Amino acid sequence: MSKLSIRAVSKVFRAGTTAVDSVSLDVADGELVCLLGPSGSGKSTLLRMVGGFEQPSSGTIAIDDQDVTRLPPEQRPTGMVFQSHALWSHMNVFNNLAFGLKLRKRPAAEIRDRVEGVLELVGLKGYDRRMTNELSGGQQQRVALARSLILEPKILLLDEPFASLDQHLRERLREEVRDIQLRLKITTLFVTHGQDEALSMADRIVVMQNGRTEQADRPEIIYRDPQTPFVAGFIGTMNFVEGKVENGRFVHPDLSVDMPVSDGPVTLAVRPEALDLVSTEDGAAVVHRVTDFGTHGLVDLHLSDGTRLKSLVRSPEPFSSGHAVDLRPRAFAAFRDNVKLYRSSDAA
Ligand SMILES: Nc1ncnc2c1ncn2[C@@H]1O[C@H](COP(=O)(O)OP(=O)(O)OP(=O)(O)O)[C@@H](O)[C@H]1O
Repeated sequence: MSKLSIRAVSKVFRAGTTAVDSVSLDVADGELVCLLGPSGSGKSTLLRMVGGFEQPSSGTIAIDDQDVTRLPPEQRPTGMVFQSHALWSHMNVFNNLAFGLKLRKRPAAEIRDRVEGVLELVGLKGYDRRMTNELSGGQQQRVALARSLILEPKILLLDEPFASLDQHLRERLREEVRDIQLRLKITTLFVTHGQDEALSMADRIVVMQNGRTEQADRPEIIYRDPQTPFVAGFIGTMNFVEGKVENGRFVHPDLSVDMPVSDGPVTLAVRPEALDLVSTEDGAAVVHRVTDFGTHGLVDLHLSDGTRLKSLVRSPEPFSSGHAVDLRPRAFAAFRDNVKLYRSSDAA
C-alpha cells in the first residue's frame, strides 16, 4: 500500500519563475496519475520535486504518511525514469540493472534472480550481456524502466519516457508499461504532453497550466466535462463560439441553443462529434473543406463572423465545399469568466 500526498507545493526558481504554484494532489495506492499540460506548465518540476531532484520552495510531500520533502533522491522510496534513458553506456544491461542492488550490498544470487525477473517483466529476457548502445531506443527505455523497478520503489515516476520514440513504438510501449504497472499495482506519476498517452493510460489526469492544476479527474470526465475553457481546448478538438445569452438562449447570428442561465456574454464549447450538420439551401454556416478519413469525415465550417468550426460526420458524402449547412449542437458547455455554467445532456 503506497500513496503519495502533495500538499500546497510551490517552486519558485531563482530567476523569479514560479514553475509550480501551490499544487495539492493525492495519488492513491496503485493508481496511475498523468500530469498533462503544455510545455512549461510545471509538470516536470512537480515530478522532480517528488523524486527529490528539486527542492520545493514551500509545501510538503509525503509517501505513506512519511514526510519526504527534505530527503535526497536516494533516500526516497521512489524510482524515476527520465525522457532520455541515461543508461551507462560502458556497462552491459546486467550491470546497469545490478548497480543499485550492488550499492545496497545485496547477495550475488539475489541480484542475479532479480535482474532475470525484471528483464522478463519488461520483455527483454536474455538481453543481460548486451551493451546498452547495442539496443534500440525502445529497448533502452525498457532497460531504464527495469532499472527503476528492480529497486522495488513504492512510487514510480515517469518523465515523458517515450518522447524520443516513434509513434508506433510509443503506442506499444505505453500499453506495455500500463500492463506492467497494473500487474505490479505500483503507484505511478507520469508526465506527458501527449493527450492520447494520458487518455489511454491514466486512471486520473491532472491538467496543468502555468504551474497550477486546472482539473484532476478520470480521463472520460476530463473529456466530457471540462471545467475550464483551457481544459476544454487542450484535450481533444473543441469548437468555441463567442456569443451571449438572452432570455435563456445562447444567441449568435448563425447558431442558437437553449441555455437556462442568466443573460450575458458566454463562450460556447462544442465537440466536433456533438455538432450535427444539416444541409440546407440557406444555412448560416458554409462548408470550407471536407476530409474523408474512411471511418468518418471531418467538415471544416466557417460561420458568418469568421468563427471556424469542425464537425465530425459519419459520412462526408452529403457535404461539399461552398455548401450551406445548419448547425445542431447536441451537447455543449458554456463558460463565463472561465467558469463553466451549464452543460446539456451527455454527448450521445
Ligand atoms: N532550473 C530551472 N531554473 C529556472 N527556471 C526553470 C528551471 N526548470 C524549469 N524552469 C521553468 O519552470 C517552468 C516549468 O518548467 P517545467 O520543465 O516544469 O515544465 P514542463 O511542463 O515539464 O514543460 P515540458 O513539457 O516542456 O517539459 C518553465 O517556465 C521553465 O522555464
